[in-house]
Amino acid sequence: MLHTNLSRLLASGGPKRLISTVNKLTTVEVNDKTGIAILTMNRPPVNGLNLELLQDLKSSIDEIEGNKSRGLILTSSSPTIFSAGLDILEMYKPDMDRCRAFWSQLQETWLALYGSSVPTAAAINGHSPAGGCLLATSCEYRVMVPKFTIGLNETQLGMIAPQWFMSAFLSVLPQREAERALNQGRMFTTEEALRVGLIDETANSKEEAIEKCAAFIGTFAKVNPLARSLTKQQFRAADLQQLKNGRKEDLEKFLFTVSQPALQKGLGIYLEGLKKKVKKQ
Ligand SMILES: CC/C=C\C/C=C\C/C=C\C/C=C/C(=O)SCCNC(=O)CCNC(=O)[C@H](O)C(C)(C)COP(=O)(O)OP(=O)(O)OC[C@H]1O[C@@H](n2cnc3c(N)ncnc32)[C@H](O)[C@@H]1OP(=O)(O)O
Repeated sequence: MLHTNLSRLLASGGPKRLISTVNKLTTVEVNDKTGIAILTMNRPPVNGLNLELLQDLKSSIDEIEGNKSRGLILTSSSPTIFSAGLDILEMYKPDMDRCRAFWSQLQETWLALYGSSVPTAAAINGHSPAGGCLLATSCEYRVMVPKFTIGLNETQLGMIAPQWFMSAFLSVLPQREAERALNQGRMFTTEEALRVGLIDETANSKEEAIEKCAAFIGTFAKVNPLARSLTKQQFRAADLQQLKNGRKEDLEKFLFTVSQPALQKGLGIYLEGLKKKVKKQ
């Protein structure tokens, strides 16, 4: 009951204090009463994860870790897109120095979100392909609004999702389901995602999704915070360590992959397809 009241208060727009608007592409709002922080991505039109959005996400996660928030809810300011995943323009005909900084920042941001000491939940209020799905599956709980899609579609772009994308996916889905979906590059509708367990709940609106995420975070109200966070970290330690140990190699593999002419050709065709779709409408 207490949890439900807390989450209602949060969703009803009860007393809210804007703790930070420092970052250009993210905002953090901490509810005074519940202590839960809402981290909103705001990079129109599709929250493409470019270097700057990844930097802002990391600094917002750090801020939430530092201000003793009771939990983190990740969402988007767009009414139809949670995140379109990695900004393909960071990988298409890239400046290699920037590309290096981009991938290193993606690693850094993922380590911070997946390894966050506070309870995390994603209010998925729009489409969530590839890197968007990575963000959602790195959280501990997912609530999604109907009529959108989520999944790791990398193979559809001729790419291979790195091992740590798979780790986050596998922390949510059974191996058989995850392997098949990754090989197919499958995008799940909200209803399909619920059926396989890729999301935990559905909600009819962003507000309801945030309310349900807050209710999840509320389930830890009576649990010792240190015991909870150390338990979470033990569960995730092997996945985190695997990337920490292999960061340099992972970066080099990525740089090698994006510098392949065949990949560049494929990305060019994919981008063209996205643009043609816009012109048709
Ligand atoms: C060890 C490692 C070794 C090797 C690994 C190597 C490589 C693997 C690396 C990384 C894995 C990749 C991860 C990714 O995240 S790749 C990105 C995948 N994302 C997608 O495929 C999504 C594509 N977008 C869409 O499907 C739709 O845009 C979407 C459903 C999200 C929204 O549809 P809507 O109709 O609302 O908008 P659009 O008109 O399609 O788009 C508006 C505008 O935005 C541009 N756009 C969309 N998505 C992206 C993107 N991901 N990056 C850049 N730009 C994007 C789109 O072209 C439109 O642009 P414009 O015409 O200029 O307005």
